[in-house]
Amino acid sequence: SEQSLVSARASVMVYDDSHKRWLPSGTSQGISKVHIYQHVINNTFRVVGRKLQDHEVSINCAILRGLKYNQATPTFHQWRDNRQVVFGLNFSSKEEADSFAQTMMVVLDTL
Ligand SMILES: CC[C@@H]1C=C[C@H]2CCN(C(=O)[C@@H]3CC[C@H]4C=C[C@]5(CCCN5C(=O)[C@H](Cc5ccccc5Cl)NC(C)=O)C(=O)N43)[C@@H]2C(=O)N1CC(=O)O
Repeated sequence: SEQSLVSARASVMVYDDSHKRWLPSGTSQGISKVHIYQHVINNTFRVVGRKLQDHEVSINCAILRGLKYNQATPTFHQWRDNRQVVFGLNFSSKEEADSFAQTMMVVLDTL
């Protein structure tokens, strides 16, 4: 019922507002495979990432209308979820960052 529109390798980070620093999402550091999934029935979208090493879910975040996707650097992109949690994706390559961002922008345009 869900199809992957794009996948990319990235270190998934969450911003710790109280200490003003980025933390790795989940229980350990490490690269995740991050997808944008489209739920074809109800036409919703979300970002899902799983650590390459142990498949722990590192991100599971709805993509909602009005999301501001910030490409802070060619390989570090970030956004706030609807509870104001700030996610950062530290991509393994510029190419993967570009293809992820391109799909994100198309998805945001359709919402
Ligand atoms: C993984 C290490 C990491 C790698 C890359 C660099 C890139 C820049 N960077 C940052 O954290 C930048 C520097 C200033 C700081 C201040 C605040 C932050 C943190 C919280 C959000 N934010 C916003 O600037 C938001 C973004 C946004 C705009 C528009 C829509 C949505 C959003 Cl989320 N601006 C608003 C106006 O909301 C922030 O990203 N910040 C990262 C960084 O230094 N490091 C190294 C380290 O930390 O050692």
